[in-house]
Amino acid sequence: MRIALIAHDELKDEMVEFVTAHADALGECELVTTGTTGKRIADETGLAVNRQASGPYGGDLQIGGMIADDAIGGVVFLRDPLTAQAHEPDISALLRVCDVKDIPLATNVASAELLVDGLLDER
Ligand SMILES: O=C(CO)COP(=O)(O)O
Repeated sequence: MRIALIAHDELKDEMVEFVTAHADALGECELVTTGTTGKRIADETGLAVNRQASGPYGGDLQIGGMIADDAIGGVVFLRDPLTAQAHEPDISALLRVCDVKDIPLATNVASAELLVDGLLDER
């Protein structure tokens, strides 16, 4: 299973904590990330990641393209709801294509826990 992991700057610590807590399960998946999120995950958890561009430089769109190609099974996108992002249109496109393709999408840690549990149950 290929899982996308993305976090805005204010949520990157939470993402690293989340991945660390689920390292066994996520380690069996192929992890696709945006640039800076992936660097943090790789450096701090030791898990291998397939890093795309940084979000503001097209990484969200690259992952959105993979979703359109049916190449991603689930997305954890820890969005910062309190900070405006210059690349908001890219973020909206990524969220939209998840809905278009009916791909599980978690935008906070509580739902990310359910997503990982649910996807693991299916395996
Ligand atoms: O901006 C992002 C998602 O919209 C995340 O990008 P980075 O992981 O490169 O910080």
